[in-house]
Amino acid sequence: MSALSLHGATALLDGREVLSDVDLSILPGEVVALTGPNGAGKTSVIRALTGALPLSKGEARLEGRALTAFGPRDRAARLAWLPQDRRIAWNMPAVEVAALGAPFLSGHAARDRALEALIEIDAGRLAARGVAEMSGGERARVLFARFLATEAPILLADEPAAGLDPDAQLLVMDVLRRRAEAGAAVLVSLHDLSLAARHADRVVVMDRGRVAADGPPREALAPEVMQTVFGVGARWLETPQGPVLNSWRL
Ligand SMILES: Nc1ncnc2c1ncn2[C@@H]1O[C@H](COP(=O)(O)OP(=O)(O)OP(=O)(O)O)[C@@H](O)[C@H]1O
Repeated sequence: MSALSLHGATALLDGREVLSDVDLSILPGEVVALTGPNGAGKTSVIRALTGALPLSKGEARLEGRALTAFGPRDRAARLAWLPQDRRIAWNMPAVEVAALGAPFLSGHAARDRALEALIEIDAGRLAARGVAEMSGGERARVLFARFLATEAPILLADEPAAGLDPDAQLLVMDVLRRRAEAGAAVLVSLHDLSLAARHADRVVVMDRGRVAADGPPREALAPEVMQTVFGVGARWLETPQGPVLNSWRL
C-alpha cells in the first residue's frame, strides 16, 4: 500500500491552477525523485502531500486514509518535510536546531538523536556553532539533520541538494537511500537530473502543474521528455558510476 499519495489532486493559488489532476504515490522502501522546470509544481506537490496546500479537487491519502482524517500530531509522527526555504529565525546552536526534529523526545534524548543526525550528514563538528554564523551549505546540513532526527517513516525533501558541494550532494542521496532501505518512503525534489537518474527508483516529472512522466529514471527522463518538458536537447552517457546527462540549449 502507498505510504502517501495524491489522487486527482487539483489546487489553486491566487486563483491560478498550480496542480491539475495529479496522481502520485510513494511506497515504503522506495526513493522517488520529483523534478520539472522552475514553477512546474514540485513544491506544490510536496505541500499538497503534507496538507499545507489545500486541494480544490481530489485527495491526499496517508497510509490509504484521507490525510485530513489525521490530526497534526499524527501527521507529524508519520511525515517529515524539509522545505526549500532555509531561513532559521533564531541563532541557536546547530544541535538545538536539529533537536527540534524530535519534539516528542525528552531534551536529552532529542539532543542525542540530533547529534547522530548531524554526524550522519558529516556536520558533527558544527554541533555547538550558532546557525546564524554558518555558511549557506552548513545551515542546509543542519536543517537536513533536523529532518533526519524526526525518524519519520515518510520523508519529503524539497531540493535538499541545492547549494551543497558535490560530496555533500552524494551524501544526502546515500542517507536518503539508507532510510528507504530501512523502510521509509522517500520523495525528493531535484534539479540535478544525473543525481535523480542515479539515485532514484522512480522519477516523476512535473510540467505546468501536471504529471508529464512517472516511471523508471531512463524512461521518465528520456530525450523526448527532456525536449518537451525542459526544452533542451539531451543525451544520457553511460559511466561506471551510472548515467550522466549531457544537455544543450536548442
Ligand atoms: N504563494 C504563491 N502564490 C501564488 N502563486 C504561487 C505561490 N507559490 C507558488 N506559486 C506559483 O505556483 C506555481 C508552482 O510553483 P512551485 O513552487 O510549486 O514550483 P516548483 O516546481 O517547486 O518551482 P522551482 O523549481 O522554481 O522551485 C508557479 O507558477 C508559482 O508561480
